[in-house]
Amino acid sequence: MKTEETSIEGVIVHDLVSHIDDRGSFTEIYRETWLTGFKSVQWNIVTSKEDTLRGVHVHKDHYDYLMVLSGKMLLGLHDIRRDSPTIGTSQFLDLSAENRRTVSIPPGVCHGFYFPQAATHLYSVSTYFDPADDLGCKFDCPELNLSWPTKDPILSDRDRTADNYSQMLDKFYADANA
Ligand SMILES: Cc1cn([C@H]2C[C@H](O)[C@@H](COP(=O)(O)OP(=O)(O)O[C@H]3O[C@H](C)C(=O)[C@H](O)[C@H]3O)O2)c(=O)[nH]c1=O
Repeated sequence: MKTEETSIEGVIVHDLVSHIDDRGSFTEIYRETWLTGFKSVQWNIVTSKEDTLRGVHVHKDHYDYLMVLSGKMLLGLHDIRRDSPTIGTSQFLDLSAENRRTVSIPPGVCHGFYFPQAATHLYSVSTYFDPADDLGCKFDCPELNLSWPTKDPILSDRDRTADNYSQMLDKFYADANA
């Protein structure tokens, strides 16, 4: 299993190792020791139709740890952490069943998932589901500096009516500014 840094501090990519034999394959997908700083407390499976975009979301308190089981995902990332050396940095990562890699996303790194083809992804979180820790902004906010390959994807009502970038920042830093 190879671990590599990305352009955004704390976003870690793990290339998984699949053991192939005559029956099929065996791949370890998670070890607590792999992930510095957090452990998974809840796992989710998500299926998405082609041209779906989930996000852009950001969390104050929890990490996301994800991998694609089938299909393809374009993962868009953007750092809004004031104390990060990579604040303001954006990056796209391609995830697919073929490239067998996982990504851990720390609090304060915005993320959006675009599916150019139907996909299933598996992801875990470091704290239990809490809608109050689910901030975000419209996927096409120019401040994200993420040029998605779609202008009109399938969105949830929540994502379609999401905040703008400055509203997201205000909410993200509300406690810090209090
Ligand atoms: C996250 C979550 C959602 N739900 C229910 C709530 C909704 O009825 C439905 C879909 O949830 P949502 O629209 O929030 O799913 P996504 O748009 O894929 O977003 C989720 O996945 C990305 C990674 C995010 O960053 C968000 O934090 C997370 O909400 O599942 C649950 O029952 N438990 C959960 O833990």
